Amino acid sequence: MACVTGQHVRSPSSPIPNFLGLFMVLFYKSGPLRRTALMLGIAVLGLLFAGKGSGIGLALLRLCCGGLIAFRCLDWWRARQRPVAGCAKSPAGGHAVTACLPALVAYIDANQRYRFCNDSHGGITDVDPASLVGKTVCEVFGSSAYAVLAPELGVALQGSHAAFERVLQIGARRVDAHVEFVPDVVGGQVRGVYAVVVDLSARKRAEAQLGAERAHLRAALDAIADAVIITDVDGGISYMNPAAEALSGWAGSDAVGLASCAVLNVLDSTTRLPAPGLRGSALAEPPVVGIYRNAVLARRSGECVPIDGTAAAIADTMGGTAGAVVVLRDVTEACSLAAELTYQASHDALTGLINRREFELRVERAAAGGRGERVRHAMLYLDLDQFKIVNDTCGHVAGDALLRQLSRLLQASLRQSDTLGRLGGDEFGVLLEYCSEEAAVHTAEKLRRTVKDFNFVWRDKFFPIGVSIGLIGFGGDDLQMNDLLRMADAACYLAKDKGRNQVRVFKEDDLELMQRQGELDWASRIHRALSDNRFVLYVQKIRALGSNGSGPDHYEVLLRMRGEDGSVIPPMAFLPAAERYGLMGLIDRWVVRHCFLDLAERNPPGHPPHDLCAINLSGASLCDPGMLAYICEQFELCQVAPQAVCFEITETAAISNLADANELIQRLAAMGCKFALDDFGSGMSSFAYLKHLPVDYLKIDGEFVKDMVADPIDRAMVAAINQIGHVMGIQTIAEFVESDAILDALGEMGIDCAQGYTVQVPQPMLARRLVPAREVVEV
Ligand SMILES: Nc1nc2c(ncn2[C@@H]2O[C@H](COP(=O)(O)OP(=O)(O)OP(=O)(O)O)[C@@H](O)[C@H]2O)c(=O)[nH]1
Repeated sequence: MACVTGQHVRSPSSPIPNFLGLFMVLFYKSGPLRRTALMLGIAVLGLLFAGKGSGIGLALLRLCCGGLIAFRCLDWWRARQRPVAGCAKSPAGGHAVTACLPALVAYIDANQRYRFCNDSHGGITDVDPASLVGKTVCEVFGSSAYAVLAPELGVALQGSHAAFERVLQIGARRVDAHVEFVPDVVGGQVRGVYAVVVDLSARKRAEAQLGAERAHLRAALDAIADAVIITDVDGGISYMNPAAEALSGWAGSDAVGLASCAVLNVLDSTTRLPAPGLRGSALAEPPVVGIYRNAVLARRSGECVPIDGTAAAIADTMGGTAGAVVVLRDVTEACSLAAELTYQASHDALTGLINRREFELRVERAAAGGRGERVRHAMLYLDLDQFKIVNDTCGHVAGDALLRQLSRLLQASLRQSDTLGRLGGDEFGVLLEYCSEEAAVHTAEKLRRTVKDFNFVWRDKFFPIGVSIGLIGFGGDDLQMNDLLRMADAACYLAKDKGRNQVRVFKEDDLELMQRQGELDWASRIHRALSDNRFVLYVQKIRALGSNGSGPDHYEVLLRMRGEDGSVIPPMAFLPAAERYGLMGLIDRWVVRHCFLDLAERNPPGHPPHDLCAINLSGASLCDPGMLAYICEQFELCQVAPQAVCFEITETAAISNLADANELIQRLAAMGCKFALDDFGSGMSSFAYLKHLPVDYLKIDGEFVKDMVADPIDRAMVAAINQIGHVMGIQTIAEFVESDAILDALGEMGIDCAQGYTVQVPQPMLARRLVPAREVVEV
């Protein structure tokens, strides 16, 4: 650029001084081949003339030598000057150097006129570069941009280098420009200015966008609830958001520049040792990736805050590490919530004692711990006596108050190491670890007395309270928690059964306990049989005697259970347990549903039924408020005529639940169902009750029937029941008819129907259908 004076670059002048030089230059330009040929020609001529002694020959030889020397010099000089000269000589070559530059490169003379401008002119002006030379800066850039450039241009024309960034308004465009004016000083005179203008608009836009993104990021980091700390590659804090300041207690301005380990004092919440991953200068040792759980942050004040957190390395563009970002969260609330939930999951809300789940866990732990050793533990199962009375007389609030007060009393009577839990309702459990059976009996007696001596007063009422306690000692054996609870419960049940307010110790050989255990087993077997659909129905014909033989096919449905091994289990094996554990409602529903399905198959709707199916209903079902609705629903679903069904209820059940029984009988009888009073004569046998029970059949208890041929008293009983039934318009059915002699005697007596082995041995109900157990489980 030093020789730029206008549009073109000037060549320096040739050093060859004389005409011979000019002559040589002409040959020089003719090319190396011709040059060599000419020189050879001159040399040959020179030699020829010299041979003849002519002075021309010598001159020619001298010319040849001088030419060769001159050509060598020219070659050397041209080789040195070629790039500059090549560029300078051609206008296209001169522009080529700067043509592609993404900038305006120009020479401006002292009059502020353009003498040169590169072809691209960086896209900065709208003027064609070809027409630009000779124009003034103001003409090229316009007055607005010129007003910005003029002062700096003036400075440059004064001989000072001017470099600046400005926004230039060029036509309709705003150009962010970096401008440099370099004065061209020759001999102390400023001849012009070399100008470079670079359009920074795209870069500025990118910077602005980056700046905006940074601002957003900063705003997000500022607003975020988590503490964010950024460190440099050496582990020094370079940024903390406000949450980090609040969490750590450090002001960002104090912390920035400090080592991260000096500010982020993260400790293991249990050991209070530096948390793994943040120990020492870990953040300065990339790659750092860590998750912090169960940790606390020691704040600047020394106070510890439970935290969760992560740390991760920040990668730089070269694949190295630029620093680390640590995100911490204050989990104080979550920790206390978790502690609260853990407490709630293991404690009873009413009394504050541990709940059944937690109690069972502790028993399990004690049982497992002592296995194979000689240590002994004991467990007590406490059930308050007649607690219901408090609820029924004073309401549940009073009952709750009693449970709370008693819990405190019981707790106060136990050792620190003993565990008292509320197992549910009015039942409590006590685990006495490392306690012999004798000592446990002593403790149980103490608890019993404590409860007995407790006077619960609610408003003006006083309630004496008692407790029945079952006790089992364990340890060193293979008993599981479930076995222990079941055994202690069985012992407690017997304590209640034997008069309440007493302690009963579980003994393996206790017959009464074994019976209770058996019932418990049956209860779970019944549940399983119901869900596996393992109940089966048998039928036994009830034959009409005398002239009553043309009625419907009358039969009683009998229930059996099929064992897991396929054996048929008689009802007396499982019905007592079913009654005791409140399972009769479920069983009765199962029977009703299956009988109705069978009846529906055998008796097409729209025809008079040719069956009269007798179904037993338990005492529990008589007072079950949902039973009537269930039966009605099944009539509807199975499309069975109510006239095809006779419900049998035992005399004892009916009389014990007279009002409920009456209600059920009235409602179903109104639909067309028939009713039979079963086992009549075995229970209360008050004929007076019959007036209140509008039944269709009296079933004379088999105990009188089976011996009536031999026993005149039994015969008289059967006759009396038959007579009174007939007086009241009720048909009679004799059960247990096991011989033809009995059958004949019944016929003579005028009994209406007979049922027993002589008439028919019970047989499986034909064409019975199974329905999924879940359809009958709702009570
Ligand atoms: N107030 C109150 N009553 C409860 C609570 N949980 C269960 N119950 C009642 O406690 C009673 C426990 O029943 P039972 O143990 O059969 O009644 P009981 O009168 O103690 O009879 P026995 O144990 O045979 O002496 C039931 O009436 C339940 O409704 C409770 O949290 N608060």
